[in-house]
Amino acid sequence: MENSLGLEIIEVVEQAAIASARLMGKGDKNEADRVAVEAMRERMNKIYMRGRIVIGEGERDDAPMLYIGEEVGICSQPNAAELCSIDELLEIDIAVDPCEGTNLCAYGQPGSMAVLAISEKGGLFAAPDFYMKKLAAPPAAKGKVDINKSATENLKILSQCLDRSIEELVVVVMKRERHNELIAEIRAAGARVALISDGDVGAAINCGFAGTGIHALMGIGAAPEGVISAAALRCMDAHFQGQLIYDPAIVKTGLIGESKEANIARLLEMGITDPDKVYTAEELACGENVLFAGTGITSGNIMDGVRFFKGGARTHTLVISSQSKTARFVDTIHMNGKGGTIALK
Ligand SMILES: O=C(COP(=O)(O)O)[C@@H](O)[C@H](O)[C@H](O)[C@H](O)COP(=O)(O)O
Ligand SMILES: [Mn+2]
Ligand SMILES: [Mn+2]
Repeated sequence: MENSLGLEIIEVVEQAAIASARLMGKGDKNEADRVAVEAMRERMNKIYMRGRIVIGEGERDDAPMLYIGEEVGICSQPNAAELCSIDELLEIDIAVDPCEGTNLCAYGQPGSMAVLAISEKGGLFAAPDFYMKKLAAPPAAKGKVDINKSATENLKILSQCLDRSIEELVVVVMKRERHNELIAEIRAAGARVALISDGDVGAAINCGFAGTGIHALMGIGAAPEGVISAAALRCMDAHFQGQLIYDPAIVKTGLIGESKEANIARLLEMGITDPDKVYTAEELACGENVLFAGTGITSGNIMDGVRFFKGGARTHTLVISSQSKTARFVDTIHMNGKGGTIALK
């Protein structure tokens, strides 16, 4: 999968990031999102694969979004019979967030990315558009920290696993009212808190690398982003756990269905009989082969954003593979038209 699709997948996230980056700082998050979706779809539909979106922009409606269940790849084209032999192509499940951190992009803030995860059919958890309580931590703490434990207990465990004092730990938490107690607890335990307004996929991935200055992600974000984060962290043997949150009273933003009971019923309809189950990274991204790819739209901790120059653009992409056990940083110069002088600095 990595050999046949790796480079193509890189181009998918690169094109989405370039499209979105043209709208960086323009204050229009919907447009930044829309152009990323269009660019992602256009590039994805040239790939020789039988792709299916399992995490996208919601169920099919009139919007031209990458919707859940959408078939992508060369075989989804109207003239597919002339272009490919369907039975010979790989069946791939794809989770996408063409512009993760649309607010960050729209307001010129750091950390927005075009991201996706792929696996063979059935290899990614088709998470509902709910919230998810998340715990991400470095490989050294994998299976030792636990989302069922308190933040205070997890910080003690992290401190032992990373051989540093609690005061030397930094935990990323999304700045939301629902996290006020969590933030107070982390601070009281002695650790430092890095608050983010958006973009918890980037925060989770930061936990997978040493040297980012980020040692854990705690709190509640969106479930689809949880699956994409889990895919990346699974490839790195880092820690990720996620638990669906279906009670609007916990989330507090109110963007989660009518009531707790209605949400539980919706989960049941989807075949989720234990709504409180804690999922590991390996359950959320259970495929034999999993590939994560993300291109910086605006610059973040581990990736530069898109830089435009006369006649082209330069992108920075992270590709993590469970198959080859690699995390590759790909620095690409995109030459529009005839090319010309390429300035490296
Ligand atoms: O910040 C985020 C927004 O993602 P996007 O819509 O693709 O720009 C995500 O990283 C978060 O995980 C999540 O979507 C967020 O926590 C849910 O929104 P909120 O209700 O404001 O907490
Ligand atoms: Mn997102
Ligand atoms: Mn998005």
